[in-house]
Amino acid sequence: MSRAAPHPQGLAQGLAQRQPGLHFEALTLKRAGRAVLENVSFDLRAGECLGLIGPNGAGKSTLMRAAMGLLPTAGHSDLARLPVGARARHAAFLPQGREIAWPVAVAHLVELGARAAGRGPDRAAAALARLDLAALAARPATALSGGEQARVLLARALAQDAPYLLADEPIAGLDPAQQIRTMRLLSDLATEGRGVMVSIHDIGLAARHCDRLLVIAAGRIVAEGPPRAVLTADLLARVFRIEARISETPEGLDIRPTRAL
Ligand SMILES: Nc1ncnc2c1ncn2[C@@H]1O[C@H](COP(=O)(O)OP(=O)(O)OP(=O)(O)O)[C@@H](O)[C@H]1O
Repeated sequence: MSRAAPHPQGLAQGLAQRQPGLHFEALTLKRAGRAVLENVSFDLRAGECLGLIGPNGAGKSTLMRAAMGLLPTAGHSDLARLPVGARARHAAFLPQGREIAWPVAVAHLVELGARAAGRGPDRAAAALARLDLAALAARPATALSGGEQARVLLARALAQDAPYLLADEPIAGLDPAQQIRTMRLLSDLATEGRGVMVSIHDIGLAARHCDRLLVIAAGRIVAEGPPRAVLTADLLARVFRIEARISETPEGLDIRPTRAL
């Protein structure tokens, strides 16, 4: 997909060291005697926004944690083999859980992301500005709404200024405008050269903002490719158990679930 390629100041620094892609091979994990990931292989390329979609319990969060090296997993992950400090410089991770336990100022919380990756406070300031959070910077993070907290945690991940970002359901709990803004931001980060992997339940937004989709069901990758190739009526019925209206709009591919099967 071709896009304009602006390089905003601050966050664009550090891209000089970016890698061409990350490789994950045969990731396999059993939990409670049951395989929750089976032989999952994929690449996350620099410059792409890769959407991870699949029904509840399919293994999206498990796959992201396994890819980050946060779960003991058989197989190979380019990230898991890195020491923790180097991993934080290489890839940022936004977990699905959104709990903020300490009443620290938003600016301080976001700065912790920069520090974890050995970056300066300028990266935290750039991340706050990019997520339009400057007005909340002095507020205690625990005194924000759920949606505001979600954006703060995404800002903390961005402050790592890492060439790769793995974000687990970053738009959960956001209002429609913030969902669109967040997906556009992730897609812009890819345009700037980062590799972004995002798990998401809104198939329409995934179709419009992701370059490539990975579809997971029962711990296995069942489809992979550009949204138009992957999101067929057959796949939506087989994997998601839905009927959907699929149409081309000026904004791109539109997928509207109409009926649960
Ligand atoms: N600690 C655990 N012990 C045993 N099974 C687990 C554990 N955590 C998750 N699972 C199981 O692993 C499977 C994958 O879970 P995962 O959270 O990765 O799914 P998901 O695709 O992210 O789902 P959702 O869309 O609901 O967030 C599910 O069947 C879940 O019940």
